[in-house]
Formats: sequence, C-alpha cells, structure tokens
Amino acid sequence: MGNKMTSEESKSKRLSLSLNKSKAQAQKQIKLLLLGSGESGKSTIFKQMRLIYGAGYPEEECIKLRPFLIGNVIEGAQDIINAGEALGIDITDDRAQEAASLVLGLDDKRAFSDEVVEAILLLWENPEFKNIWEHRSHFQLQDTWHEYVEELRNYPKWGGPDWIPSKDDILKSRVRTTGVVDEEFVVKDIKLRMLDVGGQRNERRKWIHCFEGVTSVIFVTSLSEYDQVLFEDASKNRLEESLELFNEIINSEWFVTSAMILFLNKSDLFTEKFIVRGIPLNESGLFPDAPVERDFDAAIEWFSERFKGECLDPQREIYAHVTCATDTQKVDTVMRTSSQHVLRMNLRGSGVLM
Ligand SMILES: Nc1nc2c(ncn2[C@@H]2O[C@H](COP(=O)(O)OP(=O)(O)OP(=O)(O)O)[C@@H](O)[C@H]2O)c(=O)[nH]1
Ligand SMILES: [Mg+2]
Repeated sequence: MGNKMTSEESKSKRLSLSLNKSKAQAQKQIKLLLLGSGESGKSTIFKQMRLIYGAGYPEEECIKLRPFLIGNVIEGAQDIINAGEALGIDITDDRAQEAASLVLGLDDKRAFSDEVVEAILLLWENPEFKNIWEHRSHFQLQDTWHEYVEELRNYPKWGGPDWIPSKDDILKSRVRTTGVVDEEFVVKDIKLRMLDVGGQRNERRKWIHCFEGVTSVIFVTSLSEYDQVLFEDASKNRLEESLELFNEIINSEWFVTSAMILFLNKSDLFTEKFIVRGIPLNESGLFPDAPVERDFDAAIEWFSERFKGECLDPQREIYAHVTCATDTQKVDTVMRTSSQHVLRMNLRGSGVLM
C-alpha cells in the first residue's frame, strides 16, 4: 500500500489532529484561581509553584524578604507577650520581664540586634511565656513562629546581616496578600495561569475582577483552624467561615463549569493538634457531628464531606486533596494530579472529552 493511507487511517489522523488542536486550545485557556479565607495557605502554594515550575527565588529576592521574616519573629514575640495579659498568664521572672519590655518597646521591627535576639531566646526558654504560646489557638499568631525561633538559636548565621533566607524560610513566612498576584507555570506540559488573592474579608470584594474565564478553582482551607477564630473578626470560628465561603464559591454562577479542587491544607499542624495534642474537632461546640475518636482518616472524611455537603448540585465533582503547603515534594505530587483534573474538565468543557 506504500505511503498511501486508508480512509480509516486518514480519518483517525484527522481526528487525532483535531483532538490535539482542541487540546492545545484548551491548554491555552487554563486559568486557575486560588481561593480561600485568610491564612489558609494560598500564597504558600503559589510560592511552591514558583519554586517547582517557575523562576524560583533568586538570591537578591531572598535578601529583600529578610526584613519581613525578621518582622514575623519580632511581631510574633510581641503577640505572645500581649496575649499573656488577656489570658491572665503573667511572666513573673525578673529577667524575662525585662526581656518582654525590651521586645514590646522596639521601634524597629525589621532588624535584629544581639540584645533583641538574646531577649527573644530568653523568653522562649521561660515556662510562663511557653505556657502562653501553648494557648496560641486563643489568639492570633503565625503558625510557623516557633520554627523561626528555633532557627534563631543559630544567630547571626540565621537572622544576621549576612544571612540569606532559605527556600524553607520563605515558605514559612507570613505576608498577608493584598490585591491579586498572577503568574504562568507549565505543569506536565499543561500551561497554567495561576492567580493568588488575599483571603481576608476586606480583600474578597476584589475577587470578582478575576472571575471571568476561570477554568478551575483551588479552594484552600486549613485543617488546623477548627478551634480558632478569624484575624479580622474574633467572634467568628475559622472553619465555619471557610465552609460558608466555600458554599458561596461552589454554588456561584461564575464557576458552574469550572473544575473545583479542594485542598485540605496544613495536614502537619492538624496531626499535631488533633492526634498529638488531642484537641477535639468540636472544641468550639459548633461541630457536634464531628467524629470524637482520634482517627486521622475518619477526621479527613468528615472534613471532606462537610465541604462537599455545601454544594447544592449532588452530581458535581469536587476533587479533595490533603496537603501540606510547606512541603515541596507533596505539593509537586498534588499539583500534578490536580492539573490532570483541570485538563480533563477543560477538555470536557470544550467538547473534546465526554
Ligand atoms: N506548618 C504549615 N504551615 C503552613 C502550611 N500552609 C501555610 N502555612 C503557613 O501559614 C501561614 C499563612 O500562609 P499564607 O500562604 O500566607 O496564607 P494565605 O491563604 O495566602 O493568606 P492571605 O494572603 O491572608 O489570604 C504562613 O506562615 C505559611 O508558612 C502548612 O501546610 N503547614
Ligand atoms: Mg496570601
């Protein structure tokens, strides 16, 4: 038959070419939005995307972030000292009291000195200060604060004038997002345009500007926030807020055809809180239907069902993944799987797949 194609072969080639074309078109259009309430871990996922699939963090950018990381440490120490008063836990030791006054009185929160580092490390060794920190679910404190303070033991290698923050330091940092951050990544040949928004209430009115043409949403919620209240409203439980927000998103007209992916994030902190420390899921009294036994899988099942239960369409596919946004390897794996979901939905939307 030489080089001549049968009509079946040429039909199949045409089909495959048109499939590739549609695939390419669908790929071009993938717009992925990271949504969720404040501090759920959206920007940490975004940073991982930059590290794994993007330009990463060149040295000069890491250096620029140094004052913010130092600010995280100093402000966190101040938050703990201030929370002591509200909780009625006094720091009684004279040296620790002096250290607390020094930290509270600091004008410059963007640079360390030997004195400041010594004061923070002394406080961290103080049992009353530690006791306040143990009550951290009752006040606002950055989740990764204690990890930074452990690093501070290596000052000035860590935190000093010649220190270049590492990839891990950057992933642990906390800078509230304002506005929208937008970048393109390629995951397993799939081009993604990812948008990261601020999750606190006053940021959410800006979200609508990004809703046009969204092919997929990754809704990020923190598993470890079930006993915590919002930064912006101390009368509102964080998990309750996250469920209500998910309800608005999943049932929104904007996202009827979008792939919906749910990241149940901060699995490491959840394990520590729920399994190790044994803080019940119904600590707030708002979730009497939660399982009482300390069983990780049963708890995850409950979270997943609670979120999926917010969707009014029982046929809707929601892909839930347990994540730890600070763990690069795990984020890489979950993003590869998620991008396949996104591509499938996108191909379905463009009629290529049924
Ligand atoms: N231990 C741990 N910390 C995490 C995880 N995900 C995020 N964090 C930390 O939680 C804090 C908040 O994370 P962000 O990514 O800034 O949260 P966000 O959702 O972008 O917050 P907004 O910008 O206010 O909406 C940071 O200090 C992160 O390092 C996780 O899975 N485990
Ligand atoms: Mg953010």
